[in-house]
Amino acid sequence: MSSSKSRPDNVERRGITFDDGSSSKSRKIGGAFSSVTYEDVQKIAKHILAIVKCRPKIGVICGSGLGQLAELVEDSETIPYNEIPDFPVSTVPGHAGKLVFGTLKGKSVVLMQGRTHSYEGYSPQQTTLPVRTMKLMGVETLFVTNAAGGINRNFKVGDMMIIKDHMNLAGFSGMNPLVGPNDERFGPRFPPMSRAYDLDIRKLAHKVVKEMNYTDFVHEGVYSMMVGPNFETVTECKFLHTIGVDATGMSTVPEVLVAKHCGMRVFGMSLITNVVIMEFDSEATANHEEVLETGRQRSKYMQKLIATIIEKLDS
Ligand SMILES: O=P(O)(O)O[C@@H]1C[C@H](O)[C@@H](CO)O1
Ligand SMILES: Nc1nc2[nH]cnc2c(=O)[nH]1
Repeated sequence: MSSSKSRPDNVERRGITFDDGSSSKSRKIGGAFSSVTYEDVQKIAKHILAIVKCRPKIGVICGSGLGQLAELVEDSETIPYNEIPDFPVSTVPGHAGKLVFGTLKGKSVVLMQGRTHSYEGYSPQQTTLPVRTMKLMGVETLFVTNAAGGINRNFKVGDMMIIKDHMNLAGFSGMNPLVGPNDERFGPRFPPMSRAYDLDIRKLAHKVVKEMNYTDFVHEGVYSMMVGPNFETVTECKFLHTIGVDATGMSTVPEVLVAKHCGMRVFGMSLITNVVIMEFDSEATANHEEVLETGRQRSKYMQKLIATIIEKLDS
């Protein structure tokens, strides 16, 4: 796989033949369409499986400040992202950048302690490479978590949201990990997304929320992704509110697109780390420190909830 240093500038996108005679199967298409081949992912998955004993069926992506879920994993085996050839490495505080394998409530899992984001300079294909790697390692169900700003006026800082759907605003500008040549070994050219977030797991989550007496602070709603890294303007927040978005962030959507494309079941949750500003003259501003601080204070509730859902999951 080519790194950004070796990424070819001089490529012909449509012909998919590069100046050294190689094809798109073995080389990347540059810029925003930088692709990752099936063989690239296969190599990474094999490399990891040669290191760890665990054979995970469930994957969990831990968002900003949510990586402490790893503390609940028993018999853990850890690999830092920077020790995996060609794996994208997290550069943001609150994202430890480690794969943690082991047993969570009796289930074989792999946790991503932190993710990468498009705003770090990675292509959508790179930020979602870990999801495809999980798929080729045998993962069938993906849990995605994130820190998000509350757009819904009923949400308070520290609340949580079960994601029932998403709005791919980044996709409106063409930023979609499924753009580029489609490899049917991953999934179909035109995958449906109307049932992206698994209904059975959402029903189970609501049952668990009731049992744990979390109903006062766990909601269900729609997540949207902006590329970032800036937080939204007042007008952008008003727009998101108008179109029916409940929480906004800078991740998750590309991972869900790729997971659904390759046939995984998906469950998503947001921790509302801040409420967005919708008054033009407000003195308040969003900041990453508040996001991390809310994570520190509230992530244990999210961890407990996710661990219990995983425990009660049918497989
Ligand atoms: O990885 P997630 O989506 O949890 O991180 C959110 C979005 C930005 O990376 C960061 C902003 O504070 O938190
Ligand atoms: N885009 C966005 N991402 C976030 N991540 C945590 N809070 C926010 C927010 O308010 N906006």
